[in-house]
Amino acid sequence: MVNVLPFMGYHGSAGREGMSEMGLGMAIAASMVVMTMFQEFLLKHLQGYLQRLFRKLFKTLDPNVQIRFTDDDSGGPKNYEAYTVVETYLSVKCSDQAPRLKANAVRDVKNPVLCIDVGEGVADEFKGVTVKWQLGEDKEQSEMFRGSRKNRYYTLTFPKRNREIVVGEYLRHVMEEGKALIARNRQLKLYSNSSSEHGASWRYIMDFDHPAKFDTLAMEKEKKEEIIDDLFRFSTSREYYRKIGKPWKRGYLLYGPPGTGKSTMIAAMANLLSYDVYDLELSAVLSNANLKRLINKIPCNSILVIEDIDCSSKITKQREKNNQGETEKIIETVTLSGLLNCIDGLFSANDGGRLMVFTTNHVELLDSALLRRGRMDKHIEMPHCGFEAFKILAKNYLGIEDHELFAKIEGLLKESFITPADVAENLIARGNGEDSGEECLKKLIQVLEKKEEEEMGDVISD
Ligand SMILES: Nc1ncnc2c1ncn2[C@@H]1O[C@H](COP(=O)(O)OP(=O)(O)OP(=O)(O)O)[C@@H](O)[C@H]1O
Ligand SMILES: [Mg+2]
Repeated sequence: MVNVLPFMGYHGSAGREGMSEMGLGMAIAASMVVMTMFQEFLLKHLQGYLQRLFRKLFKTLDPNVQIRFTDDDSGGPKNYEAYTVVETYLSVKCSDQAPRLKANAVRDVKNPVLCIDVGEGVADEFKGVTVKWQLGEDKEQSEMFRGSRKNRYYTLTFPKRNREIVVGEYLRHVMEEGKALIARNRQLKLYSNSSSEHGASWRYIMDFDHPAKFDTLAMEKEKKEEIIDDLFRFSTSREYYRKIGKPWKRGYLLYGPPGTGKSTMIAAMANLLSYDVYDLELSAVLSNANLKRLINKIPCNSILVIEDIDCSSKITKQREKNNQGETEKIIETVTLSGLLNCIDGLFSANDGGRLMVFTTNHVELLDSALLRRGRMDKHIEMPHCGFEAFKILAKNYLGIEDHELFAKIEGLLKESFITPADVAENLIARGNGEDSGEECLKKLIQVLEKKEEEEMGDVISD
């Protein structure tokens, strides 16, 4: 204490002054910090406020509206779906506009879809309104996804005054066109129940790449056009079926001798409509319950195929036997009534069409209940090869559209029965470079003459 006081006394007045200076300094420093903080706070908030104000102002002044379609599926699969549909729709528009194009693979679509590059745009016109699409990419990406592809989005820009038509009609048009393009370009698939346990479920068999087309199908032109028309009308009749309150389905019966093109026609139908094929092996199905389950599992935009229905004795005429008083055998098997009931109560969802195609070599053996309209809307006879059908085959296989031997072949085809398969077989075996087209035709004439003789012989011996 003794030492301390003089020390304090010695520094007494100067210390007080120093302290007040220090206090002042501290106060100034503190107020400066507060001021800076306040400034920063003010600036930040003012800046934010001003930004918002400007954005608002700009928005009201901006004559355009923008809509964004992003491929970020974290917002749900629908987002991604809409993005894909837009991309597919734009692929047609951009192919002749954009300087740089990229090919994108889209799930379940056979060919890659062309699209513009990031930062580029493409214009579109609809009912006099011009809109602009631009492909953008997110700048930032979360840590978790760093390294992976950044999210992309298409921005649609259009004048505010056209809001109603663009948001309504135009976007509906984009979605419909894009979906139709995806459907047309789909990789078709073939399913069957034959390899599943008790034939009770559908199994993917393979991608359906059958080359058959209506163009190359040998049959009369008028008949072919009628079928194509019918199929197109059916596949675009969503509203009609909705209006009449009926399931969107149509049944075809193809009948004719083996080798007349029934299976080929089914493949041509699938390719025309871009429908998947569900090949039902009836003999593998062990119960009506299983049959019902199978039929109810067939998705929209598919063809249910039941080939050779006459070969299943369970189906043929069974109902007629019952009507005549015979008791139906309770066996674990599929009955005709089971099949008919299934088909009648079938396919409640109407978001796509379902075609059913039955084939038979013996239409005369089929129960009339199965044949009646509504169950089989269209009966198509696949006949022996006529002259018109032959001309299509000659063009397909030999590249010959007219020839002096055609007249002779026309006469012979009237006299003898030969299937398109047999004609094709004769043309393909020799049309592969070994023989000239004319030689092929001559050999076909020989085959036809031989057939004619045989058929004459059969008639005489009968
Ligand atoms: N109308 C046709 N047009 C073009 N090619 C045909 C036609 N008919 C038959 N063919 C040819 O013959 C082959 C056999 O035809 P397809 O299998 O379609 O006959 P099918 O009527 O289904 O016979 P099956 O009754 O035996 O099942 C086909 O691969 C095809 O090359
Ligand atoms: Mg067949």
